[in-house]
Amino acid sequence: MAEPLTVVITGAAGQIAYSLLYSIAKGDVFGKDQPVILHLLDITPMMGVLEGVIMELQDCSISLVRNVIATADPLVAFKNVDAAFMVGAMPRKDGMERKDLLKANVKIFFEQGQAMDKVAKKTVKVLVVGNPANTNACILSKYAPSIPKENFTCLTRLDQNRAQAQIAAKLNVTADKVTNVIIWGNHSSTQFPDVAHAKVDLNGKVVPVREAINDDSYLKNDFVASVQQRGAAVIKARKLSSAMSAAKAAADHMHDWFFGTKGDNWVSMGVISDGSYGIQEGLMYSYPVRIADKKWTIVQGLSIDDFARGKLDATAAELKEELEAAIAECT
Ligand SMILES: NC(=O)C1=CN([C@@H]2O[C@H](COP(=O)(O)OP(=O)(O)OC[C@H]3O[C@@H](n4cnc5c(N)ncnc54)[C@H](O)[C@@H]3O)[C@@H](O)[C@H]2O)C=CC1
Ligand SMILES: O=C([O-])CC(=O)C(=O)O
Repeated sequence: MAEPLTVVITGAAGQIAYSLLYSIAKGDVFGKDQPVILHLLDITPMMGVLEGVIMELQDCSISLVRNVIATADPLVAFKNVDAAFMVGAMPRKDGMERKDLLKANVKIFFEQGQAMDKVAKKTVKVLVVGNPANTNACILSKYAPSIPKENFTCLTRLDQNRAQAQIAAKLNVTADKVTNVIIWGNHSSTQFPDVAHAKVDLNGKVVPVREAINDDSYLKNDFVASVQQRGAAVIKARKLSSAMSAAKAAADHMHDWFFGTKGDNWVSMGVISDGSYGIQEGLMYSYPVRIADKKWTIVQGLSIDDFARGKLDATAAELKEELEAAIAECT
């Protein structure tokens, strides 16, 4: 059996971690033969709750989990980690936008970046989930300069999964039949869920989603709005933000980073912009990526029409503003 991977989950006593830990523990993320050592970080007042979560993990009786370290000290949590799920942050409430969390949450990533810089492996693969996820990931990377920028990503896979599921429901197929939906930009209500290059397998025949749906007005309006607003709709209904689906998406993201994408397929991830598609360099922007040998590359050469161009630029403009506000909080 392989050497254990050391994996940190921050916000480990919270609701996303409650689902995510089980997924990691049973091998959904790093493989069914891959043992893991779990580092669980939360704040001091949550250590009692975290103890209960660890009891439950133990009671799952899963042999892949070789050790669990619970701590409120980031220097202990990030020590020698191979992978980091950065979940620990305040969730939004009904009526808030995710960027309203910036003031409360960005300092967490400012401080944890510095700790990560000191003690994490330089090869660590980092996924930021805590909102506003793109901007928090940018700040984390900025304050962990000894770790390559390519190692920092943020979660937009939940938006991708939502978009895929909505298209699948409309076409009366299962979600796995829909591929290459793209989420561009910010994990916020300005994100652009784009099916211009998406495909669907209808009874063994692969056709463009646009052709199968045959309703551009729906794809440009109701579909886009409903993916953009799905997080808010869950909060309205559940009085808590998405957790099970967020954990599933975080698991999907890290799984694909470790195991790669298949064939022509791509997935969406928030990654550091290199200027692709005219987006300002240095923003943490969600792009379609292909992954091989544990490295992502932005899919190039996709056609962008005027409608899409406006959407790509609007979400970039929001990210630029968020980043400026976040940097001001960190000085
Ligand atoms: N990117 C995405 O797709 C999604 C992001 N989220 C975001 O994920 C975050 C976590 O959500 P939930 O688990 O539902 O929240 P939660 O409130 O249930 O759990 C958050 C946990 O983080 C802990 N925490 C707070 N400050 C910390 C710090 N400095 N270090 C370590 N832990 C700390 C809290 O004590 C709590 O246990 C929120 O910001 C939420 O908005 C949620 C869903 C989807
Ligand atoms: O909506 C929220 O605040 C939580 C989240 O990011 C999502 O569900 O996409």
